[in-house]
Amino acid sequence: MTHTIFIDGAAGTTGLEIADRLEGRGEFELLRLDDDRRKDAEARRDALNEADIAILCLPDDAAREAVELIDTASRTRVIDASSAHRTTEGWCYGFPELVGRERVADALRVSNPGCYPTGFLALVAPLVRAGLLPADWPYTVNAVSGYSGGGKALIERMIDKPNIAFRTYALDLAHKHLPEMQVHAGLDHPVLFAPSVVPAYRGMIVEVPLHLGAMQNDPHSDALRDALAEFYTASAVVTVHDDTPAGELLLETDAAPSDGLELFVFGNEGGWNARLVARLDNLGKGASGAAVQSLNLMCGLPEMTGLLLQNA
Ligand SMILES: NC(=O)C1=CN([C@@H]2O[C@H](COP(=O)(O)OP(=O)(O)OC[C@H]3O[C@@H](n4cnc5c(N)ncnc54)[C@H](OP(=O)(O)O)[C@@H]3O)[C@@H](O)[C@H]2O)C=CC1
Ligand SMILES: CC(=O)N[C@@H](CCC(=O)OP(=O)(O)O)C(=O)O
Repeated sequence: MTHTIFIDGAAGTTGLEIADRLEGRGEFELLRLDDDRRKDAEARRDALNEADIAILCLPDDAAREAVELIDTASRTRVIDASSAHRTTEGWCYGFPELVGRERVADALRVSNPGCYPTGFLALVAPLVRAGLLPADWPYTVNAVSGYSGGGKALIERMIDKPNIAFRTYALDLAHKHLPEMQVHAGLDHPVLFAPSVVPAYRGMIVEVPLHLGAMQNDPHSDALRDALAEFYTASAVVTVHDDTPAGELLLETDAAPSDGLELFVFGNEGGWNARLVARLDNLGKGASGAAVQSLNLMCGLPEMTGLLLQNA
């Protein structure tokens, strides 16, 4: 069976990577719009309604508009890579490891997780669920991203200004990922989020530093690592490292695209201070890889097909 796919926003950073991952897969037929029609609402409406699955790789407003262009009677299912529907009722959060594969497989509307939330939630959500971390803790998230995370506009800016060595932002402390992180981790409060950009095209590190000794249940860092390893034991996408890299963790500017997600728990000698760290590709499990994983599930195909994983 062939599934008809329309990528709305196919000329953008995320859309192009999804198309690359679908290239040569006989299970899919891609509907394409010529460059002069790709923003034409009527052409998009036709493609959106003709597709079995529409993948939205658009700014939030355009993603909302795309959903409105789909007729209510249409059988088109949607994967939205934008942040427009990540906490919207009726939408499935497309993080199969956290919400369950069956829910994604059966969903009509899937919202792809944000890149930073993917790292944060992978680390914190299972531990809060297990009662090892408190839901009412004031969590802080420090993160650094490659500049492709900001799409075409930031890519252009970072290439035009090669003197930018580090860019911190979201200084109003109101980043659009806050609701998503809070809701899907089941937290009582929004996190304090400090994102930044470095002059690498892709890749990111998301870190949650924790004073474990100040928590009422006083969890040991080893217990957190063990719980994460157990939680992701069956996952081909998520790796929980039990070895500590020699004193440092790197993002490399020439790292190959990857749809994997690596998790680390670093603890001090007494285990009462910890740094939970996720390393991922913002365009892999942070965007395009996650969309393809959900697409596979929604089409009843093996979940890992077409993903950029060493063993896939
Ligand atoms: N980059 C990343 O790492 C991640 C991105 N995302 C999300 O994915 C979505 C896409 O991001 P990204 O690919 O980076 O962004 P880009 O800016 O690279 O691409 C967006 C594309 O959408 C097109 N577009 C804009 N408005 C319309 C419209 N009304 N109709 C049709 N096409 C339109 C743009 O056209 P034009 O080429 O003319 O500008 C562009 O090609 C965003 O919501 C982003 O937040 C999520 C996770 C990670
Ligand atoms: C470096 C950079 O600018 N990153 C983007 C997030 C990229 C991403 O995750 O996209 P969504 O917002 O759709 O989730 C930002 O901080 O807004």
